[in-house]
Formats: sequence, C-alpha cells, structure tokens
Amino acid sequence: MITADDRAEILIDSLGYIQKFHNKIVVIKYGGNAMLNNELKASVIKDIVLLKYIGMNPVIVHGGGPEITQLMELKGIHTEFVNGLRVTTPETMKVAEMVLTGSISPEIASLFNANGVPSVSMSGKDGKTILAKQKDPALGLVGEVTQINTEYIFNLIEGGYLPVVSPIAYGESGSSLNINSDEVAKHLATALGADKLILITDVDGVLADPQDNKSLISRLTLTEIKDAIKSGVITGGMIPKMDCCTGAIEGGVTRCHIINGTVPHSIIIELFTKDGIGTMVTNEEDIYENGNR
Ligand SMILES: Nc1ncnc2c1ncn2[C@@H]1O[C@H](COP(=O)(O)OP(=O)(O)O)[C@@H](O)[C@H]1O
Ligand SMILES: CC(=O)N[C@@H](CCC(=O)OP(=O)(O)O)C(=O)O
Repeated sequence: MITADDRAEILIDSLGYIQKFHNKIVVIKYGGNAMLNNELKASVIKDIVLLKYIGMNPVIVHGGGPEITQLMELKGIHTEFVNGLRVTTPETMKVAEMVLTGSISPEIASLFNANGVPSVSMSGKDGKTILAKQKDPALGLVGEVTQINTEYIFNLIEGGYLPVVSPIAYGESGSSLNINSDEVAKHLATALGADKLILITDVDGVLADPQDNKSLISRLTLTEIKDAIKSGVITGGMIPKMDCCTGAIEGGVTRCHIINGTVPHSIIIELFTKDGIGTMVTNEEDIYENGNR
C-alpha cells in the first residue's frame, strides 16, 4: 500500500526534474500507431497536461498514417509507400489534409482544452510556419522542409496555448505538401530550440534484438546509432526515427526519447524516473549520471 509519506517522497524526488525542465520546450511527436485506443490516448494527454502544469512548454506534432490509410481504403483509393513515405497524389493530399488537419489536430487540441490546458490546433501552413518544397516528383505532393518560421508557435506559447501541429506544409504559392511527422518534429524541435524531443510510438524503444521485447537499450549515443544501423540491429521504421533523433541532437536538442505510447504514463516514467522506460538518445559528451534525464 502506498502511504501518505510515500506519496510525499515521490513528489519530492521529482523536484530535481521539475526544476531542471521548468520553462523548457519539449516537442512531442505523437505517432498514429500510438493513438488507436481512446483510453491510451487519454493517458498520453494527461501526462502532457502534467508537463504543462509543472512549467514545461510542450509542442505536439502528430501523425495519423493508419487513419489516412483507412479513409483511403473506404474511398477505394489505392495507397502506396516508398521508403516509408506515402506517395501523395492530389486526391491523396485531400484525404491526408482532411484526416490530419481537419480531424486529428482539432481532436487532440479539444482533449487538452477539456483537461484544463488551452490548446490551438494548426497545420504547418498556418502562419507559414513550415515551408517546404517537393521532395521528389516520383512521390507526388510529399514535402521536404526548407524553412521553419517560429513566430506563430512562440506567440501561442507566450499566450499560454499548447500548439498541436499537423504535418502539412506550405508549398509553392500556398499549396499543401505532405510530410512525415518524424521529419516535421525534428525540424520544429531544432528551430524552437527544444530541450527535448519525445517520439511516441508503439514499441518500447530501440531493442538490441527486435524479436526480444526484453532487450531494450535504455541509452544510445549517436555513434552507437550509426553502428547499430550498420550492423543491422536497427532496421525498417526505426531508421527514420534514428535519423530524426540524430538530426535533432546535431541541431542542438539536448536529448531525444523514444517511448511506447501504448504503455500507460510512459512519458512521466521516462522523464521523471531514474531509469526511464524507453530509449534515451544523447550525444557522446552528454554526461548521464545520478539518473538525470
Ligand atoms: N532495433 C529495433 N528496435 C525496435 N524497433 C525496431 C528495431 N528495428 C526495426 N524496428 C521496427 O521499427 C518499428 C517502429 O517504427 P514505425 O512502425 O515506423 O513507428 P511509427 O508508426 O510510430 O512512426 C517497429 O515496429 C519495428 O518493427
Ligand atoms: C509523407 C508521409 O508519409 N506523410 C505521412 C504523414 C502522417 C504521418 O507521418 O503519420 P505517422 O506518424 O502516424 O506515421 C502519411 O501520409 O502517412
């Protein structure tokens, strides 16, 4: 049984983390595979509400790949991925925008608003926040970020609002471009000077043996990532995530965390406990001792 003393001790133990994270920006990429169940979604939202109330400034970038695919199937439109990126025809773009900017963003913002955190949903087009160019004609309307304008997001943060950003960018003459949400998160985290980037997915983190859930690697440096990709330990969907973490850290973000959003309260466990729960990515010089997160 947890006594009142235990509770007090747990809160006091968190003080060091709370002081360290106060006023820091944390970009949280909330992947589509981790938002499939309403109960778990509520638990992720609660964790982020707590971060906001203890003085951090979370900025959410969300995905929604599975929901886009589902709606495309309902409409009888074929969907195809090349190297993890959705080939985006004008018709696909309409569906992606409808799902990401029209449905998922406002739904997440509503959950924050209902939980006492004023929140605004936006796409990368709003305030010309994310500018992009076409990545490769073979991929259609897939974008590559060329510039981030941080003013609108900083205005929202200063006004006390939590921004929820969909991964749709402002292309030539204001057209829409579809960007993978990991990539958007990396660019936003770097441009906003975020202290942390958290990638919420549906696996526990980076595993030394992808077939063995117990082989979680709790901490990885950029050199170890390179080696693990070279030796084939990290493959598939984890490679873009590692590229995203590497780019973010090279861009000045202190630490990246890959965590499982299907485990209740994984964000809080990762940030406020000595051992964390997922994989923390740091640069080589980062001194990690006494469980500082
Ligand atoms: N070493 C590894 N550890 C964990 N997952 C790995 C590893 N190597 C490859 N993967 C794959 O990466 C996937 C996670 O990426 P992905 O499915 O693209 O996530 P999301 O949809 O949340 O962006 C895992 O489901 C797993 O199949
Ligand atoms: C170009 C590209 O592939 N864009 C993604 C954007 C959504 C996304 O990234 O969603 P997840 O984070 O859930 O995968 C797509 O159309 O699926």
